[in-house]
Amino acid sequence: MAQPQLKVVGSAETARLSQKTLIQIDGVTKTYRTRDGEVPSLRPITFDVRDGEFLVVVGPSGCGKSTLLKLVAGLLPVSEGAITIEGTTVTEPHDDVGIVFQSPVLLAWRTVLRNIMMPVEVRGLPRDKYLERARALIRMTGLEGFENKYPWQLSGGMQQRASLCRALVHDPKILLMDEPFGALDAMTREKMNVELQRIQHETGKTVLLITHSIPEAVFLADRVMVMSERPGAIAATYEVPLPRPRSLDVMGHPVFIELTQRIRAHFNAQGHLD
Ligand SMILES: Nc1ncnc2c1ncn2[C@@H]1O[C@H](COP(=O)(O)OP(=O)(O)OP(=O)(O)O)[C@@H](O)[C@H]1O
Repeated sequence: MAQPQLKVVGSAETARLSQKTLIQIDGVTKTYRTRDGEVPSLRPITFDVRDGEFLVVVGPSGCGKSTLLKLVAGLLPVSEGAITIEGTTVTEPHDDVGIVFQSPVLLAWRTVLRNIMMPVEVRGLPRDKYLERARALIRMTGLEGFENKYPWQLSGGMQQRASLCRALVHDPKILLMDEPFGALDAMTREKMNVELQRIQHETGKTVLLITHSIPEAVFLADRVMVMSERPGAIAATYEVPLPRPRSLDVMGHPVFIELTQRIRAHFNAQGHLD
């Protein structure tokens, strides 16, 4: 499909992005080997993520989005090709990566603060220094006053904010998010999108996020990468030339509407997104 002929409505945000490549995905494939045979999951995929960029991946169910994220996180080995972060090949979980999954996976017997501090404990980092950082993140995500509560005393949105704090506490450059708001109700999800945009702006993190929601993708992204059905490949990549900060009103903007329609057209051609 041709790139959209979209008018650039603001260039300030484009200027914010460093041209430096942070993550390089070069000819990466993934085939799972199971007892029932091989499951090709990703066809050769090549793309870069720039330092400070917010890149969102959408694609039909089972096309390999989570697989791609796990490969970048170093949680799975690639079958072919290479992934590098700042020029270093990813072969194991990388310290400069924080991950947020769809389910908050907080430990029920630990308080919010102690859940957030887990990456610090696991890495043996200086507790006092990072405690200050954890408290700053708690303030930034609006969890102040809930530090000593247990996860089950929090709403779903608050639990996901706590897992965002946990992913950021060791100050990684890269934040990987796999359907982080998929389990939340529509209104909480929209609120979390606005908050995530603000937090990314304040922290300058490079974000690679997966979603099934096309409006969420366009709202959050500097670029949206559309994947095709399994074994997944890149069907198209769209720049989102909407200025930031974006409010939810941006969803009525002609550029927003045109982009969501163009992305949706890929799925109408392929079948369903969800
Ligand atoms: N551990 C595994 N062993 C074998 N096959 C797997 C494994 N994990 C994933 N797959 C297969 O690889 C393909 C891609 O899975 P993946 O979870 O990456 O897709 P996805 O795009 O994230 O899907 P969804 O949007 O439904 O979460 C699927 O066909 C899945 O069945």
